[in-house]
Amino acid sequence: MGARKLNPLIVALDVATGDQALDLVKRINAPDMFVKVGMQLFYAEGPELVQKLRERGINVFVDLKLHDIPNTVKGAAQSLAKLGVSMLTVHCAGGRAMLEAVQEGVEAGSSAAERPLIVGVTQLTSTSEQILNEEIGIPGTVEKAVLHYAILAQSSGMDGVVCAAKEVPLIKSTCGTSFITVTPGIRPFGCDNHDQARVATPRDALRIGSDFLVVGRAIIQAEDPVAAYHNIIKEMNEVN
Ligand SMILES: O=c1ccn([C@@H]2O[C@H](COP(=O)(O)O)[C@@H](O)[C@H]2O)c(=O)[nH]1
Repeated sequence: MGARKLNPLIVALDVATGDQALDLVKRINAPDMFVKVGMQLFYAEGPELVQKLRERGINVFVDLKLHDIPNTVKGAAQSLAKLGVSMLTVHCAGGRAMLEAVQEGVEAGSSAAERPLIVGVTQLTSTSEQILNEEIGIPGTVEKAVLHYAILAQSSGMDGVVCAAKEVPLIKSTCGTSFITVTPGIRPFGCDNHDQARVATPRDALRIGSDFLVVGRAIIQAEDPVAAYHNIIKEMNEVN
């Protein structure tokens, strides 16, 4: 991607309709807002909603976690890149050929200046060590599995990975500080963890080097989403 500076706080618009999403964005009304459109909203509203957000000057991360044969993800990535999104996700579990195909698709769908960042999902932040070992069938620690995928993602041309905040230091020390880390599972102090297994506060995530913090329910389901957004920004600004 070009030199576009992106807000390190990404708001996950996990709502059912485009109207709800646009209303939230209008209420928060931050100058450099960066939002994530995930499966719920994209499958309901499609590319038109991404276009509407872009027309309002909002940077969009489309989080569809691509995972299919290389030819299919190449086409999907090309379609998403054409929408002018700033970031998109692919599952590292698909392997090198699939990751490289995403890169080819993105390059075919966007100019070098507008190229979206491609980030590989390592292990979902809802995955605990027990789930990893007993259900997914990967032995060892979550950190080891995450690092394995981070190294694969980097050597396959990805710009960074999605991981939990506590894995950021290990990834940065192995892959270098410019390798981007996008961290969901962010919970301001006192918030419910919901289905997330590997969580961190905004302060801790930023302190240990996370580049982008993804926050959904702690903002969008808050009694006052505008105040919740600004409280997190304030907490982040207090970190050096
Ligand atoms: O490992 C992952 C990858 C993506 N996500 C997404 O981030 C948000 C988190 O929402 P919260 O409400 O703040 O828990 C959500 O859209 C997920 O799809 C993730 O949580 N973990």
